[in-house]
Amino acid sequence: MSQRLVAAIDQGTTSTRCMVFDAAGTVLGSHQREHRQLLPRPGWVEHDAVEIWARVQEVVAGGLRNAGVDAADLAAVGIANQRETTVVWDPATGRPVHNALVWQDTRTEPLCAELAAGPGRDRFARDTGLPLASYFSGPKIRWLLDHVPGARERAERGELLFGTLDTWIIWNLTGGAVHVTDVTNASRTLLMNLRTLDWDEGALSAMGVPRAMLPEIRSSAEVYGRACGVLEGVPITAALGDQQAALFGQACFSAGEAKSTYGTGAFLMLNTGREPVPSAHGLLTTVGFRLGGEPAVYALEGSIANTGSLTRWLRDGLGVIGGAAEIETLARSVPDNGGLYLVPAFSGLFAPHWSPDARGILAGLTGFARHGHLARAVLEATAYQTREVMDAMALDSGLRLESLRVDGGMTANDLLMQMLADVLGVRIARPEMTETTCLGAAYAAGLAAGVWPDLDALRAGRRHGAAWTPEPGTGLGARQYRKYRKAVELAKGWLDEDDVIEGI
Ligand SMILES: Nc1ncnc2c1ncn2[C@@H]1O[C@H](COP(=O)(O)OP(=O)(O)O)[C@@H](O)[C@H]1O
Ligand SMILES: O=P(O)(O)OC[C@H](O)CO
Repeated sequence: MSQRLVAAIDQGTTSTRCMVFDAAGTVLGSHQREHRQLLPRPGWVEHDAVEIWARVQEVVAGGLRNAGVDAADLAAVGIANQRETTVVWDPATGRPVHNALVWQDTRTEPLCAELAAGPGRDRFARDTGLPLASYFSGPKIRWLLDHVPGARERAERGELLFGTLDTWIIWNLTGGAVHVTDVTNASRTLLMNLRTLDWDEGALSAMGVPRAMLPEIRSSAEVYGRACGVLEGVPITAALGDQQAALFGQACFSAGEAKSTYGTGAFLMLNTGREPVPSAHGLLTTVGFRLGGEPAVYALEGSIANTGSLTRWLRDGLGVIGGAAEIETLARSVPDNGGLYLVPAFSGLFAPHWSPDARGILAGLTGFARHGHLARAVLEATAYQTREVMDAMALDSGLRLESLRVDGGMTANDLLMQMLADVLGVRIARPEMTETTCLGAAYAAGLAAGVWPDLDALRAGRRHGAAWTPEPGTGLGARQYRKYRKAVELAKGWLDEDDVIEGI
């Protein structure tokens, strides 16, 4: 076997997968494993980083086995990862000092509110492109330093390291030799300056995070080091936050190209080119990718916290469905939502509202409501939330999208695809290969390793799958969107101050 194969590891919120690609972008083999969601209190979400590292090794071994190849056949490996989720560990033992705090975790809301009331409040939006919200890594690091005994002193002495999942995986893959992050992951910490692409001293001191524990920020596609163990000798040549990896995998290389990924949450991202575009309408300014020494490419993002997680909630929380695919059958068992509107503010509302004090609401309940209506309300909530961020994007960028490229686990749902077309009023395009997160990590890794010569070669390899266009008269029009927006207003401000302190 020639060394033209590339492996990608996608470490997501609910599962980790590995895929092996050939130079035509065809998947030769893959493997996937879920990990535990630890929910110690309402609003708190944790992962065991040691368990995740074990899953990474298992899926890599399984992916290679299913592809019928060895590590020696790989030209490179690339990593895509759930962003913001925060690990702090002791490099002497390789053990985390606490479970990882997951991006959905809301425990740092009081801290964010305190910082937002302080003198440095505007610096974060101006310098990092992000609102002060519990979503991002900075407040999570601060929480760990404040709550794990002795952690702050040890971090200041450089005896503890911080990383998002890219950093944790690269550190482990290299046997503890390499402590780096990529610029897309660093852009989600509230600690990186968007223009210098380095840690921002002002943000660090306002957040109370010592620089000694932070990884070096590198580009998204370059050689970080060589792996040992399960990927013995393979160069690690890409790391991207999973949403940026999907942007790359959808070949949104030029300004004006956009994608929306539907997994646990949904993330609409628009490539805005070589200048960061500040948002006045509740979006994030973030780094899309940076290839080696080339200038960074920026993006505007609308992050939605809960979409696919609602399907999971119907399955695991309520027992309404037995498997994710059943939500479509259940939703199709009724002609419409029966007047039900679900605002899934399980972690407050992210873009474009950034309302930490909102909580979920099921509005319009009558005795007529059945499980089928709930299934529809869940799917429609994904479409309405996308509409909110798409409208904000048009205001911020002056650009009206005519077509949206979609991907992620939830796009297997054809009914949802039609709902998106109807609610957004645009063409929805699903590629043949919907695992674009893995594909993007593989593209970036393969570019750095010379498997593909340039972006044009990647663009030419894109394979179209299916498309949906708006169908008038489906009952998903202006009136339904207005009702959803009305329900959003009811969900806001639900938490009282003492609830926030209790972390509910
Ligand atoms: N047919 C479906 N309809 C609706 N939701 C689905 C469907 N299939 C999977 N999902 C949801 O999509 C998510 C899985 O997508 P994935 O892209 O693997 O997510 P992540 O990367 O966030 O772990 C799960 O939350 C699951 O509940
Ligand atoms: O792992 P996913 O696909 O749920 O994506 C999570 C995002 O990166 C959070 O910002």
